[in-house]
Amino acid sequence: LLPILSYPDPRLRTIAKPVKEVDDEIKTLITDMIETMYDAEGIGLAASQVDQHVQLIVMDLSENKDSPMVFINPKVTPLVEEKQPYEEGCLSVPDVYDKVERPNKVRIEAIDENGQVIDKEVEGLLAVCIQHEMDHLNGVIFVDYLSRLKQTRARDKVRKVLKVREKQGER
Ligand SMILES: O=C(O)C[C@@H](Cc1ccccc1)[C@H](O)SCc1ccccc1
Ligand SMILES: [Zn+2]
Repeated sequence: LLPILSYPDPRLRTIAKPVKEVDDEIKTLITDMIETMYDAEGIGLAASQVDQHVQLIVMDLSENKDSPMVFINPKVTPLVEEKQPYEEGCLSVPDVYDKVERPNKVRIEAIDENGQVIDKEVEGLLAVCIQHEMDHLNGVIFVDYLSRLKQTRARDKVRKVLKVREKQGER
């Protein structure tokens, strides 16, 4: 399992670099990120969150948690002007949930773990999640869209959750 950075860790603000070659190191990182995502009960995870600053996202929106998706060097283009609110959470900001408005339909261009081109239009939760993960690769966290007051509350909440986890000796 890989340790997940917690807000407001400045490393989460690092801009991820493109992946040059899908070599064994990247393939190992992909496997480790998928395992870490499942363990943390997330439906998405960006490499930035595990302090690996490359343009790599893993996601799994399936019921049985058995169909992970891998996006390398992803590019996301909104397909609609109108934005919709969605109650977002983040593995790097545990126990904080709040509404964020995003375009509900986007085009994803990327390559997968086999170097195959991905070019598809998605909407709904998949569109929300890929935009949330893309933000991570650009050093943006969903709390950045909230008010200053909510950002302060989020910082306090994360501090408390991390203390409890330390006591439980979790992970
Ligand atoms: O990037 C992350 O931290 C994982 C995020 C992905 C996500 C954020 C907002 C909306 C959808 C997905 C979440 O922690 S995964 C937990 C979760 C699961 C179902 C719905 C919302 C959040
Ligand atoms: Zn997140």
